Amino acid sequence: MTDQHPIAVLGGGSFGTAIANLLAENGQHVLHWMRDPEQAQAIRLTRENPRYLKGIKIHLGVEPVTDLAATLNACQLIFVALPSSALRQALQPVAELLSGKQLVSTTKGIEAQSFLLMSQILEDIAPQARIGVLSGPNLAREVAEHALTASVVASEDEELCQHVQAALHGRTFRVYASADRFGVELGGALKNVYAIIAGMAAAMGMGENTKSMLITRALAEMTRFAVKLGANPMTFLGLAGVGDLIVTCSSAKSRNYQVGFALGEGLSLEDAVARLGEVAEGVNTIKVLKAKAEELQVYMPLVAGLHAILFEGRTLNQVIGALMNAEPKTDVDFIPTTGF
Ligand SMILES: NC(=O)C1=CN([C@@H]2O[C@H](COP(=O)(O)OP(=O)(O)OC[C@H]3O[C@@H](n4cnc5c(N)ncnc54)[C@H](O)[C@@H]3O)[C@@H](O)[C@H]2O)C=CC1
Ligand SMILES: O=C(CO)COP(=O)(O)O
Repeated sequence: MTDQHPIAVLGGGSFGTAIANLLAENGQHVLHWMRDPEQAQAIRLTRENPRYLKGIKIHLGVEPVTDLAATLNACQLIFVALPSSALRQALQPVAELLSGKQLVSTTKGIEAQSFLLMSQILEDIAPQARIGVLSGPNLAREVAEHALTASVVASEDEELCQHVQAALHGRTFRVYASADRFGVELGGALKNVYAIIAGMAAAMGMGENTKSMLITRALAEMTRFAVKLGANPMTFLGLAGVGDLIVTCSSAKSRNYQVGFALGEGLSLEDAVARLGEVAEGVNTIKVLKAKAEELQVYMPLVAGLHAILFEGRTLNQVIGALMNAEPKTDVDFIPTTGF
């Protein structure tokens, strides 16, 4: 069933475009808001977004728009696919228009200083809005190319979850619901850091054992941190936890992995980010995460190691040596106490 209102997607990058297309393919009228009028005009004329999703045809049901206030006024359901560095700054000025709307963040980042996740920023800006997140193993290009994909909508608001499921479910995209918004969102933000490490390991020609060790120890670290913040560890066994961790740590299509790969090839962080030319959220997340882990006294050796390489002048070999020679630890170090 299609919505009586258009659905808004904010953000003209690769994920915003992929989500807008999915919605339109399901018969929804989509107002795809982007800040750049030239980009909007180019999409209208060519039905492509060549900078971010070259070669993908954009459905006629996607209407590129640049008037943010008019877009918010026209829509009830709004997907936010802006970089974490831009979300507050873009939406604060129109906060009044968000009241009562269903706002779904797809942004996988953490705000510096406040350590707020993006849906918490939305809540902060618009306390009267209904808030959710969409997160999972969802590489934008694969979504746009109709690879069979699953995602998670998470919110305390069941009606919102059902609305998002109805709007996005299709032949190639399946949406699972969760009530654990915090856990789902935290998983999406944390895994970007480990994807950078996985990319570095790949560039150094490390083997499959190494990849598996990294992903598994990353999951242990993420979960330990999340539990300290009061999240449900079981959420990390789902699509938005281990699912997203696997895809981003395994795929050269991930921008965070690409940044890591470039670092492993010997590029500086600045050059690696410049070569990418797109958002790699893990670069900002590593800074805030390292500080928070220290503050909370959570043992996160992979995070500490990456931070040491990027910002403390350590070499990769020094960090690998320290990690492999660290004191002996147990394998699974948290025991869920519910659900069995
Ligand atoms: N690309 C992917 O595969 C996926 C991305 N995400 C998340 O989606 C979020 C957005 O990422 P992408 O679409 O991939 O980024 P992108 O790098 O493809 O594009 C970023 C877009 O944001 C726009 N932008 C930047 N600053 C802005 C501002 N101040 N106001 C308005 N627009 C602004 C840029 O013009 C560009 O259109 C990120 O947090 C990312 O983690 C989530 C799932 C998959
Ligand atoms: O979140 C993503 C896949 O789920 C996309 O990862 P990157 O931002 O690293 O491309």
